[in-house]
Amino acid sequence: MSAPTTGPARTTGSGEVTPAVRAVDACKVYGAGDTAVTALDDVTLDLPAGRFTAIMGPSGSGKSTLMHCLAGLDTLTSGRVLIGDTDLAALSDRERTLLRRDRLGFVFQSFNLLPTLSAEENITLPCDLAGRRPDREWFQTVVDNLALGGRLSHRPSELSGGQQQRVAVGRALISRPDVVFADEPTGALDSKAGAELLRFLRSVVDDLGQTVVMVTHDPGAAAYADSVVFLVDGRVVEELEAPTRDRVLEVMGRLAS
Ligand SMILES: Nc1ncnc2c1ncn2[C@@H]1O[C@H](COP(=O)(O)OP(=O)(O)OP(=O)(O)O)[C@@H](O)[C@H]1O
Repeated sequence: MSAPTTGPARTTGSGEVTPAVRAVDACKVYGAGDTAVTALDDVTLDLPAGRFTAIMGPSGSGKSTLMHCLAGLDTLTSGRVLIGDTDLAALSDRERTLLRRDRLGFVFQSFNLLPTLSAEENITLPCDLAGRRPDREWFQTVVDNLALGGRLSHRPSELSGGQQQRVAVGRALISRPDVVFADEPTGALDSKAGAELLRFLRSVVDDLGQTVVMVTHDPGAAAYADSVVFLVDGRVVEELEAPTRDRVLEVMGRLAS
C-alpha cells in the first residue's frame, strides 16, 4: 500500500520536521469572574506528523477542550495553535472552516453518520460538500483498509457499531487530512469492535502515513498509540513514549495519588 503523496511530513528551513499540530502557551478559560474555569493552563505541545498520539487524563482535566482547540472547533483564550505552519488565530472564521474541511478529519464517539446515506455516500460526503470528486484511487485504498467487504451500499442502521465507526474513520480520511482527531472513538463499541477499530487506526498511521490524535480513558486503547500525553487540571504533566497498558496504568496511578 502506498503512502499518501500529499501529507503532513514537511520540513522547516533547518531540516527539522514540522509538527503536524502545535500548541504554544495555550490557555482556555470558560466563563469569567467567580465562575471562571481554567480548562487549559499554559499548554505547550508538539504532535509529530505521521504518528499516533493519545491524550489521557482524569475527567475534567481538559482533554476535550484541548482536542477541540487543536482542531479549530473552539478558540483559545490566549496562546496559539498551529496546524503545520498555519496559525489558527490568523485565519478568519471562513478560512478556519475551510482549513477544518480540507486539512482535518474528525471521528466522534457517536459516529455521527447520516442515516439516509449508504456507507459509501457517508465516506465521500466531505468531498461532495466541498464540490470535489473523491480521488478514486485513494477512496479504494481507504475502503480496502476499512475491511467493510460488500457493505458499502448498506445504510448505517444495517451495519454493526464497529463497522459504523470504521465508516466514520473512512469519512475522516477521504480528504487526506493532515491530522485525524478522534474523541473517544471506541467509547460506544464493545471490546472486540473497539480493538478492531484501534488496529485500524494503527494501520492508518503505519501504512498510510496519517497523523492521528485520540482522546481516550482506556489504558488499553492508549497502548496502541506511539505516545501518550497526560493532562491534569489543564496542564501537560507527563508524556510517555512507546506506551504499554501497564505503563499507562502505572502513570495514571501515580498521577491520581
Ligand atoms: N462550555 C463550558 N463552560 C464552562 N466550563 C466548561 C465548559 N466545557 C468544559 N468546561 C470545564 O472545563 C474543564 C475541562 O473540561 P473538558 O471537557 O475539556 O475535560 P475532559 O478531560 O475532556 O473531561 P471528561 O473526561 O469528563 O470528558 C472542566 O472543569 C469542565 O467542567
